[in-house]
Amino acid sequence: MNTNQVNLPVLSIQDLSISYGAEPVLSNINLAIQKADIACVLGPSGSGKTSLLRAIAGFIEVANGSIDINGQRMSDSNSIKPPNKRSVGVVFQDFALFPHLTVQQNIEFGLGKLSRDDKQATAMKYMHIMGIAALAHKYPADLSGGQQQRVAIARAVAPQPDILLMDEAFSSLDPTLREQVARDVREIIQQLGLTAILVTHDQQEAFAFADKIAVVANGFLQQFSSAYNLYHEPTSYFVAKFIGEGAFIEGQTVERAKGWFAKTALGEMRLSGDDYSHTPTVKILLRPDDVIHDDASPTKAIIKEKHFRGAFIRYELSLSPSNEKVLCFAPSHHDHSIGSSFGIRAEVEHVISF
Ligand SMILES: Nc1ncnc2c1ncn2[C@@H]1O[C@H](COP(=O)(O)OP(=O)(O)OP(=O)(O)O)[C@@H](O)[C@H]1O
Repeated sequence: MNTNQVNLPVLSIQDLSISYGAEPVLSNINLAIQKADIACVLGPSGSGKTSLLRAIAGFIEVANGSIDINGQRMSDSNSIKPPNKRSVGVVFQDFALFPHLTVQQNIEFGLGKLSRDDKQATAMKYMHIMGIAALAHKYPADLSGGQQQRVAIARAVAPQPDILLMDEAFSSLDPTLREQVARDVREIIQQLGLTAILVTHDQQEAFAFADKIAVVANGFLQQFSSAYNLYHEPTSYFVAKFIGEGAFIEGQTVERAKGWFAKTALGEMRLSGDDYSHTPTVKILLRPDDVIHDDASPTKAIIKEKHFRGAFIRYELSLSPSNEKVLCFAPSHHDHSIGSSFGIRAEVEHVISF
């Protein structure tokens, strides 16, 4: 085996465009998923996440570019291999279990080529892994949403596909359970050494589930990176706004002996780039934890909204005189009323600006 084969991504998407008729949905998508990667496609409603998943699974054609699985061409603008000829397991949003088959029969269904005994043994193995062995002879209608989801995952992974694709697979679950279930399923996927891609619009779910997240919006792949990098090193204004909480304030760029700074309503901040001579103003991202409640600070901000969150209060503040909005998490014993003001200062380790 040569080095190229070792490093070959399980999924390679090149210059991919998807359209419905003349309507483009996604353009110029490039994405490589390595073996045992657990990835997410995250984006707002209508951004094309499901379309991307459907193209990978072979349910829809691609307008341009290509999709390869383990180096084999699956789709390009001239050809498409059908879903059953590509090694993918799909978990649909509504789970799509066969209502007239028991749990065990649902799982055995995809194991076409195996003998009857091997089918049974394989179904049993995955029912045990997913913790649903006791439900083997029940029908889908008699299961809770969480149990149905486990059956759907067992059915998708039992044929040992190269890639497990999950479309909003947690969204029908109770919101309080969702993150925990996402973490549990992640653990099983890791133990099985599977390569998985989850489509979701829910950031917390994406953070709990994936090592790397592909943010899609406005027809393009905006960034493909870890949750940490998307939050701390967003490469576009969209990702900075979309991931986590934050607000933007304006800064006037100015060159000092130590480099470029931005003059803002919260003082001067050191910019990370080398040259702003053609950029008179920048938008600076302030996360709520960049804005510190400090009674001694001469900079006061007016409280517009407050939300009690237990250990802390999330304040929405208005700066004077610019009226710019910033967010601040203050310990909840600092309980101030809407309309009053308190002192704040910015403590930004690494300034993100656009
Ligand atoms: N079969 C179809 N025919 C025509 N247009 C479609 C079809 N399926 C989706 N679209 C359109 O393509 C765009 C992307 O849809 P898609 O379902 O991929 O987005 P999504 O990000 O998964 O959205 P959501 O989070 O709301 O499910 C939308 O504007 C949608 O209306």
